[in-house]
Amino acid sequence: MKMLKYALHSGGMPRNRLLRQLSAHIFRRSYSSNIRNIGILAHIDAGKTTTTERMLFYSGKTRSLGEVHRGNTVTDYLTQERERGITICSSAVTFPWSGNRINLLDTPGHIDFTMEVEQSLYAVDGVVVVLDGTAGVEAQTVTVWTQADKHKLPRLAFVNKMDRPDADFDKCVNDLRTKLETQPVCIQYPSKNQDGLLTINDVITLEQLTWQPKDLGRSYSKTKLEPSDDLRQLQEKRNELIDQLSGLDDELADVVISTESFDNVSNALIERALRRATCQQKVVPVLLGSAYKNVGIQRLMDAVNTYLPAPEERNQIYDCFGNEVAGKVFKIVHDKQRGPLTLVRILRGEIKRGMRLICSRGQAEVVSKLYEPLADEYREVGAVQSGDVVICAGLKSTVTGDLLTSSQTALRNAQKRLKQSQGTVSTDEDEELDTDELFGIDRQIPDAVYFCSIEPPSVSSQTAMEQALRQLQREDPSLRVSYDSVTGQTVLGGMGELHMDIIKSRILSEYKIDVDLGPLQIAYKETIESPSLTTLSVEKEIAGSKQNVSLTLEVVKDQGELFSLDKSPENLSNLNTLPPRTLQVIRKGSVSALERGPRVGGQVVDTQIRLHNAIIGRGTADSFVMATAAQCVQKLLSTSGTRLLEPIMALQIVAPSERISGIMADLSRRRALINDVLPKGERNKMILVNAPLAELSGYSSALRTISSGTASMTMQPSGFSGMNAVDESLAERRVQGLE
Ligand SMILES: Nc1nc2c(ncn2[C@@H]2O[C@H](COP(=O)(O)OP(=O)(O)OP(=O)(O)O)[C@@H](O)[C@H]2O)c(=O)[nH]1
Repeated sequence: MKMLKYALHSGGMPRNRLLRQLSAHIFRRSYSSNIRNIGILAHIDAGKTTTTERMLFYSGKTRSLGEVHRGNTVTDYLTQERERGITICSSAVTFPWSGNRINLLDTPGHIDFTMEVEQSLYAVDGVVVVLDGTAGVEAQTVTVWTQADKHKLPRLAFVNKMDRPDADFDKCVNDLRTKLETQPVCIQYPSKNQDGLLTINDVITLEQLTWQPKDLGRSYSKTKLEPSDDLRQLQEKRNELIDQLSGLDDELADVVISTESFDNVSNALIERALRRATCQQKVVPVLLGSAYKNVGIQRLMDAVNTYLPAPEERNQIYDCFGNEVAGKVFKIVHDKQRGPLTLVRILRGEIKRGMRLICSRGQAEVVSKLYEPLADEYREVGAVQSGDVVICAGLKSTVTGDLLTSSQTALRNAQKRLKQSQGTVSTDEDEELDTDELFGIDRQIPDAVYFCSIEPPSVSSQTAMEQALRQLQREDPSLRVSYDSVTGQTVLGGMGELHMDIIKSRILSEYKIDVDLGPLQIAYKETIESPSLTTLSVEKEIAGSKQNVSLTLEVVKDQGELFSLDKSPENLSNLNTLPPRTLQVIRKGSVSALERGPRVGGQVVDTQIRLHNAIIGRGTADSFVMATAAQCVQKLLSTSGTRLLEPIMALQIVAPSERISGIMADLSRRRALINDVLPKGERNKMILVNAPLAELSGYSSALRTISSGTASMTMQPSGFSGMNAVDESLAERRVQGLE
């Protein structure tokens, strides 16, 4: 530090470079209490990316303002995102603000990418929810809000697009109260200056804040309001705010009671009380502005510092790791020069370059390099401490959602300590299950609900395509890749049309392979109706050697193991003679046949294969045994027949009470099962309903029409369910392309 100071006067190094080094030096030494890890969440197009772009600009991290419509934003850095103007991957950016370091994750707003949002929420301590001031709380706002609830994350709400004449701040605040059942606390109100431009009235300081359009909103002025109606109204709002908070905060309540007035409450005291109430998720401070017109962003960043928690105030569960490393992998990205990069939130300990880490599934990995996150720019660092977010290079088998630890022993010890601290005694097996859940390592990857075939442009690019798909799968565990041995095609499974389309475009832009996708189809599953047993004997001569297999297999309804042995007395002696390796081969062959059911090629589920008897001739090749086992199961399935299971979506629809009957009538035409209709706030009702995915194509626009835009909806996969014979044959015709 001393040396840098001296050099500033020495004239030896360009002054700008020196200043940059100096600030980087101070910046790097930030402590956990000076860090804010936040997620930015919203419905599609509410303005997350534009808001993030402004934050980077005002913090000095970027020198020019990126715009979504010009395709030059920092966080939407993938070519795909730039072309389509939407955020696909949640990318991390880090910037300094008023002595703190903010690590911000920009997340995708589209429903197909819910899984990505879910993963990034493990990495943050607080959330900024951006609302479109002209639309209020929208469908995906409800979804992300529910996800943030699940992770118990403190929140700020930012009402964006307040420059637009149709923006309605009060409606947005009301939506927060009624649609999200939260307690909003408005710390700002919109107003206009004499030129008709958006300004902000600050409820706590009673100032009017005015941004200067000339310097791209870099500076803003604060003016104390003159005695006027505006001031009186603002003072009333300040009193209401104190009143609201004093019901939640003892320190504030004591001051109000002892002085018998709201006037003696200092701004600092209000801020402290609001911070506590926000961190305990009792209230949500509401701010406003216009990211596009550069109004209000600095105050939003101030609010992140003031009201959202530092890392050390959260995740106490990880204290059981002591000084050992615990890090949550929340994203993997592929960089052409650096290969796969793993984004990790360090929960405990310190990650250093060259360090050996163990991922949740037991593999050891070495961190070859560490980078500070700034979307697609990388700045190398040597070590990063608990509370921060870092990009690791060199991790080869880690996947999104893994927990990285210093060693297996460290993880086991932490699990034991956690158990002890919770005062529970249990068997080892239980112990692992429970703590896995607490550490968030029991990832629930949603089943694919759509699938389509994927073909490389030529046979020679098949391997490259498979490699690209493997990499994309590590980044996005909700992408399923399988091989269909009947059609010889590679099959992609995923969450929706956009999901598949993005994969195709990424393979083209990042791996330069122009793949073809087949038509998108619903991912039906199949299941058997009743048990059935058969014996298949096959004899063949291959290259002069006699191959001879006879297998007796049974399929039974079972949701547990895929394969079992029939240990009844008449079969036991035969099964005991089979070497473990042969059993493995039979298991592999027969289980592989469950991948593709006879009816529509869907995965066969809730079905167990039971081996009764096996006679294998001397010299018979493993591959022959495997093929016979698969053939035997196929024969069983096609003779006994299967029933179809279709993907079901769980919907939550919130609408004004008078719209409910129209919505329900439409739902009943969609084979929906209404689970409940609950009151929601004073005027609204919430319908909880399960409906087949096949009936929901274009549903969000249909709902908009039926409710004249007053309803909001969330939708997520909710398992599979049986169908009646008529719907089954309709589904079969659809799969065959006849409907
Ligand atoms: N009038 C107005 N337009 C805005 C404002 N903020 C963003 N927009 C515009 O709204 C559109 C969507 O903005 P984005 O920042 O891409 O929204 P997003 O939430 O990141 O969208 P996704 O990444 O697709 O989820 C763009 O055309 C922006 O220019 C604002 O404050 N006022």
